[in-house]
Amino acid sequence: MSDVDLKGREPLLSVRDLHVHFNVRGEGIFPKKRTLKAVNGVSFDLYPGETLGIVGESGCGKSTLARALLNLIPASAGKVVWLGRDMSGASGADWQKVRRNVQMVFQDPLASLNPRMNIAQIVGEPLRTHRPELTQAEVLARVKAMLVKVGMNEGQLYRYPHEFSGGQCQRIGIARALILEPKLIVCDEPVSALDVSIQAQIINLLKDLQAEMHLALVFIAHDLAVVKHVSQRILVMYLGRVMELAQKHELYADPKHPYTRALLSAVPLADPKLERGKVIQMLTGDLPSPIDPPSGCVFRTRCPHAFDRCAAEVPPLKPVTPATEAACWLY
Ligand SMILES: Nc1ncnc2c1ncn2[C@@H]1O[C@H](COP(=O)(O)OP(=O)(O)OP(=O)(O)O)[C@@H](O)[C@H]1O
Repeated sequence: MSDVDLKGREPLLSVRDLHVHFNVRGEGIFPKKRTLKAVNGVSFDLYPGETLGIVGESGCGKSTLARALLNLIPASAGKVVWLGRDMSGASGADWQKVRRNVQMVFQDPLASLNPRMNIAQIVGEPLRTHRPELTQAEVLARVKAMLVKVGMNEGQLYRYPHEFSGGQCQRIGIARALILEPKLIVCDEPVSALDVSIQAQIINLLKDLQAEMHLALVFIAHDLAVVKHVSQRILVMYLGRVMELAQKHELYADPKHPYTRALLSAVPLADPKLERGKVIQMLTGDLPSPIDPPSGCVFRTRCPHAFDRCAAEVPPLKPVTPATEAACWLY
């Protein structure tokens, strides 16, 4: 889907200045309560059928953001708007309606499946919760069709999660997420726990299902190599903030934010000539503590281009080209 396709369409999801803060204990003998800003003012739109990759180092707030979109973790401030409906103050029943259209796929495929349920029960459970009018035979027929869609077979219906490999468990998790024919699935590092060869199979499966079922997809990963194949736009997070939000082709060809450039340096290029000529911009130093983040731009302590203004003021996320927004005082 190009930029042009997105213009004038109503977003499926709008996120505005979203904050998720946790109260945590500080360090020392008499630790005081401190605030950890896991998500710190995130805004973006997601359109029907679109795929958005979310990347950033471990601990930068990706999973917290994903869970806050579904109110699995309550937001501290800001707005989540689903299909034009502002969910501020929404009841549990209102969120239940949203969750019928939005499902999650989790990182650890085996741990996310109930070991005491067989595959037919696991995949059929969302139908029993959200579609009580369906008969048992109808549920079973849908479960069988969905299992075939994700590359499993009917003979596996009454087996249990521990009898399957990690890749097969993730296929079952995807079947469970898709059984209600949602508008969006949020995949939180769905391939991180899998072997590299299996990762490609699961990514291709998600791509095929996304096209076939006109799904929107949020795909969370640590690195830019994984999200490249599934995303149309990419959101780069660092210490709870959005550093860059860009169309995929522009982000890989000409990343704007120094943090994105550093992340991209770690991705091997297919062309050996390009790989040899690549300027490696390594990330120096550790990720600062999210309890005590740097003032101004949170990336400045590891940024090779930082200057005075970066310590004094937080750079807003703003358009730097028609296809890219970046939060950086270099622009
Ligand atoms: N329930 C919680 N209570 C306190 N702090 C939390 C809680 N959940 C997450 N955090 C902290 O919030 C920050 C963001 O965590 P989060 O899991 O969202 O990051 P992430 O980018 O998804 O990391 P990973 O890739 O390792 O899953 C981290 O510093 C984490 O320790």
